[in-house]
This record gives sequence, C-alpha cells and structure tokens, in this order.
Amino acid sequence: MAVIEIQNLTYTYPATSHPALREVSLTVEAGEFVAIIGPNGAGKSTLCYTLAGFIPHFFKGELQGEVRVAGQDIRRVRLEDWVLKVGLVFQNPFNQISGAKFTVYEEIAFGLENIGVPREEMKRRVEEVMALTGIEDLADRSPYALSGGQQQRVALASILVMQPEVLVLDEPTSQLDPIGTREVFQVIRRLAHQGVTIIMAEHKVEWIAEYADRVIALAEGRVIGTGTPADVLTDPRLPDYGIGISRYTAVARRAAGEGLWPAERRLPVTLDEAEAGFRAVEEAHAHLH
Ligand SMILES: Nc1ncnc2c1ncn2[C@@H]1O[C@H](COP(=O)(O)OP(=O)(O)OP(=O)(O)O)[C@@H](O)[C@H]1O
Repeated sequence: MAVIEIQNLTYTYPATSHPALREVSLTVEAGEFVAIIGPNGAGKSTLCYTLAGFIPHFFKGELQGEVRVAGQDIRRVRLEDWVLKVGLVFQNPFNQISGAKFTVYEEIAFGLENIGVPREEMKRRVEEVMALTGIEDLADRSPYALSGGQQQRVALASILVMQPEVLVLDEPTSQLDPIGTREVFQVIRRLAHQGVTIIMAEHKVEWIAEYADRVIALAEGRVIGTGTPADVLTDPRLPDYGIGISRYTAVARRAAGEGLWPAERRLPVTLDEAEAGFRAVEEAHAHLH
C-alpha cells in the first residue's frame, strides 16, 4: 500500500522566484526505507518539510500538485494532529530538545504528557523507545550534557515514542561519527522492518547503499533518479549533478579504466561488492598464470 503519494509537486517559498521543488512525483510503500540524496539546495529539506506538513501550514508559499500521506491531502491536515502521524527528526538534535525538561526520561515523555497519555502507558512506551534506541543508561542525565550521537538518539526517541506512521529524517547523522551513524541506521532499519515508513535525506552514500531499500536523487528541485541503491548510486551522471558517490564505486570505476574490474560486473556501492569484484579479478589473473 502506498503511504506517500506525490504527483507533480511544485513548491515555491514565499518571496522567492524559483521553485525549490519542481514537478516531483513519487510513491513510497508502507515499511519502505527510502533515502533522498542530492547536492546542497536540491530540495531535500523542502521535501521533508512538505511530508511533515510544515509546508504549506508553516511555510506558506505556493504549492501546486498533489501530496497525500496516509491517504490524506497535506493541504487539509491540521499541523497539531499531523505531528502525531508523521514524525520529523531535524539535522541538529539541539533544535529538537524542548528545553523544558531536566532529564532524558522526562524529555522523551514530554510529548505523551502533552496529549494526556496515562502514566503506566507512558512509562511503558518511554522505556520501550529508550531500549530501541539504546539509551536506557542515559535516563537520568540532562538532555544537554550528552554527546552528539546520544543527543540524536534522544531526539529520535522523543519522536518515536509518539508512534508515527511515517518517520522523516533530515540528515540525522550529519553530526555523528561512524559509530553513531551506524547506531542510527540500525535503529531506522529495525523500525522499517516493524512497518514504519522511512524517508531520510542523507549525504552518506556508503551507508545508504548498505541500509536503504530505495534511493531518490534530487537536483535543482527535480527527481533525476529513483531505484535500488545499486542502480541509482552507480548512475554515471551523479557527479555532474554535484552528488557524491560511494568511495567503493569511485575506486572500482578507476580500476575499470585500467581493465582491473570485471567488464560484465556492475560497479560496486558497498565494501562487500567491491571485495567480491576485486577477488574475481584476482582469481581470473591467477588462472591466466
Ligand atoms: N525558508 C526558506 N525560504 C526561502 N527559500 C528557501 C528556504 N529554505 C530553503 N530555501 C531554498 O529552497 C531551495 C532548496 O533548499 P533545501 O534546503 O530544501 O535543499 P537541501 O537539498 O535540503 O540542501 P542542504 O543539503 O543544503 O540542506 C534552495 O534554493 C534554498 O535556498
């Protein structure tokens, strides 16, 4: 079932002359993990804000086309209801923290408190998301006295506790080291397996290659590619659009130029694929000698 259906979406921010999104059409199925790539200014955040209802309910501007999420027209939803259905995790977790609470536990419970969830259920749900995001041992700490990775997981937990149907993440790992990045990707994949629909704007293509089900590439507000990570991330046009490619693809492309990558084999996007390809070259050489 398609949870997100966008048709010919063109959106222009107030007081600007060029659309930030142009004729964007896409659908996303329930439980899919879709990564959005694109250079700076491509429209990734704008797409995230649209799914979260900030566009057109907070940023007014001009919206043309159709945006339906969970069967509802984004123009018709009320933002205060919508935040319960579609969770948005910002790039900088600092922006997400309420500032109203002294401990991580209270911070995560804050949203449930606001909608009057009974105490017992609240405790159960908070403990559940703390376990899922691996932050049980931070419960009594101040949300401000944490590392970037810990803070990002607290921000994520405070959204997840609301049990959104769709989770939108705008470059959630940009502040994180590789360990923190892996933690976030693992949690996201687990959620997708549980049926949550995931849209993640992200630059780190090696991670996308390993974890995402599908990739949508944006440039200058348009969709320029969509498909499996292996298809989209090996598209030879990506560098022309200013989109970074996987280091494994880059190395193999150079090797292919020297005849050191099997001609019939697709370029790799993950370390495993690169290893398998180079091993095949090695074996073919060993056979010759
Ligand atoms: N609040 C705003 N008001 C006016 N124009 C905006 C606003 N936010 C973004 N834009 C413009 O919309 C276009 C798309 O920006 P957007 O932030 O969606 O791109 P992005 O792909 O998320 O880039 P980045 O990787 O830098 O976050 C850009 O031309 C940007 O200048």
